[in-house]
Amino acid sequence: MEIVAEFSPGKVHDVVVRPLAKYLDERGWLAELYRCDELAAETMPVMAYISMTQPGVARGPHEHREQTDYFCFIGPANFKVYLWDTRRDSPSFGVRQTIFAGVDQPLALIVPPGVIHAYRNVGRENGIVFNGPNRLYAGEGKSSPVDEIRHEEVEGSPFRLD
Ligand SMILES: Cc1cn([C@H]2C[C@H](O)[C@@H](COP(=O)(O)OP(=O)(O)O[C@H]3O[C@H](C)C(=O)[C@H](O)[C@H]3O)O2)c(=O)[nH]c1=O
Repeated sequence: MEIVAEFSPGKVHDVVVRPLAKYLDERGWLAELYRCDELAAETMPVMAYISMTQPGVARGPHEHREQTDYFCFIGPANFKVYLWDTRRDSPSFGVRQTIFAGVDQPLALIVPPGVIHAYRNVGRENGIVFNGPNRLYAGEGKSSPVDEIRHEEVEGSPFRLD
């Protein structure tokens, strides 16, 4: 990873933002998360997990060497998502992007390897995040090292959440 002292605001190359349509009726709502006829084969999820994050709490910053994440923010809270591009060969090298997503703006975000990412629950209730990564966590049978670089405990880190 290339160290960048100051990031400039902008759009991170290769990060895909997909609005998620909620189909409302008397019973509640339903939303498709992904379909193999819409996603590129190389980013198709091979597993899925959900996490709950409490109000005010953040997860990350993390990055992956090979894994692409497919995050879905559907609620019941809203999240502020942070992205930093430290890929030397990227057209958006040195760019920092923030995105609000969740109950008021349901989104899927495709985050490629090497893009550092974090999110904070900025709502007042617990928030659910779905992820469908294109790699197995800890590999086949959970027998490999986890593909994750964690930046949250790094002193003086430029990856700060406001
Ligand atoms: C991701 C994952 C985790 N776990 C277990 C490992 C731990 O015992 C527990 C919590 O995992 P972790 O501490 O890695 O979770 P976070 O630090 O919140 O990281 C999450 O949020 C940030 C922003 C991300 O980008 C990560 O992809 C996502 O994992 O679940 C599993 O058993 N399977 C899994 O696929």
